[in-house]
Amino acid sequence: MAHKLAFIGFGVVGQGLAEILRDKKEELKQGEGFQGVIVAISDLMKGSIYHPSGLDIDTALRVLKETGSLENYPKTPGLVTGWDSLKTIRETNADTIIEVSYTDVKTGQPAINHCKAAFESGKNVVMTNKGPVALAYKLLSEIASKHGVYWGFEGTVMSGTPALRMPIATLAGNDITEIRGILNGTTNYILTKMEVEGVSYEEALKEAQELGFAEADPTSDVEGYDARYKIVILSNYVMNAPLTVEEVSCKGITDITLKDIEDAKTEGKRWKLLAKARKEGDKVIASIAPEKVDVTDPLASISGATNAIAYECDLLGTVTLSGAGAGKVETGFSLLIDLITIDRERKLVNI
Ligand SMILES: NC(=O)C1=CN([C@@H]2O[C@H](COP(=O)(O)OP(=O)(O)OC[C@H]3O[C@@H](n4cnc5c(N)ncnc54)[C@H](OP(=O)(O)O)[C@@H]3O)[C@@H](O)[C@H]2O)C=CC1
Ligand SMILES: N[C@@H](CC=O)C(=O)O
Repeated sequence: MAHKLAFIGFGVVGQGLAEILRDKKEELKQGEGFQGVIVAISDLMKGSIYHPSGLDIDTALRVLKETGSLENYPKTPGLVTGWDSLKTIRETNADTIIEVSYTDVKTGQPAINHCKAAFESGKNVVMTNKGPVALAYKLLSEIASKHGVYWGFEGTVMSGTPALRMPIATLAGNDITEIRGILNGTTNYILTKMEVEGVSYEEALKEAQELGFAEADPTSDVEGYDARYKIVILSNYVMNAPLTVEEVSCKGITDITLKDIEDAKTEGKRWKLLAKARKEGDKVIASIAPEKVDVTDPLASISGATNAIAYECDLLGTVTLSGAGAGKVETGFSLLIDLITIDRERKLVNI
């Protein structure tokens, strides 16, 4: 059965998923029995289109590229334009909302309201937007569960690298007492470029933006706010330990100079923006801060937009996972694996 999708936001990540659905259409159908049909796209500036029978992905991407507006999509009978995000969520025939709008690091809005509206309309949500998961995990999980719908957010931490699904699925039974990781691709890219190529901070940040790694407002990356959201998500979801954003001390990389990086090199060390969370009794102590790590530390060898995370488990010891932390296709994939999971669960229920 076709899985009908509506996109809220259609920037780097949204277009990344759309391209995957176009390019892997046959492979996904043959291999997984997965058939994703985009029925709607609603974006703040790029416009909004809806067709209950489905939109042609290639045409939508081409029209957007050539004209800058989705609303120049060919006028076919049944095509609706101009619906805002909430109307798209509530009134389209989508099964699942793909929430890939802007992450607001203060309020998590309007994405929190997008999730509520979707769940209350009986629609699943898959998202890479970190705000709702970091700020309203408990409330939104309860609403989703009450309405019997699925909420997937694998891409909120380490893009498509299974930093959330892997521990939940395969480390179950362990108590995860500590997490330590590099959780922001943009800052790791900047620090690597500064160290390896002697590129200035500004130039390296510009490159990270051009490559689609950075947040719409890169202050979130360089000041550590993005990594702070991610450690809160990990604490609540993976460590099952309540933690709020306000409880995490946070310092970014904006003070680190090329000289600091050179000095660290002479000491056999490397600057990394580390995210840490440690259980202490029934509390979690968490921080985001740049640290000089020894070159022998496994996290020291993680370069560019790659991320890594070490889970300290009571039964298994340290388990370390590394992989993409950002990027168009990599994050698009995180949404695809959530969509595939919905379909697999649907099939199990129907057995
Ligand atoms: N890029 C990456 O590697 C990763 C990104 N993420 C997260 O995924 C999300 C998307 O990222 P990315 O695609 O890179 O960001 P972009 O800025 O490229 O895209 C976001 C899109 O959302 C649109 N938008 C903003 N607010 C609304 C709204 N209220 N309703 C509808 N559309 C809206 C923007 O519109 P417009 O610009 O037209 O005004 C923009 O087109 C973000 O939350 C980000 O934190 C997570 C993991 C990795
Ligand atoms: N801006 C973020 C994108 C992924 O969450 C990063 O650089 O890691």
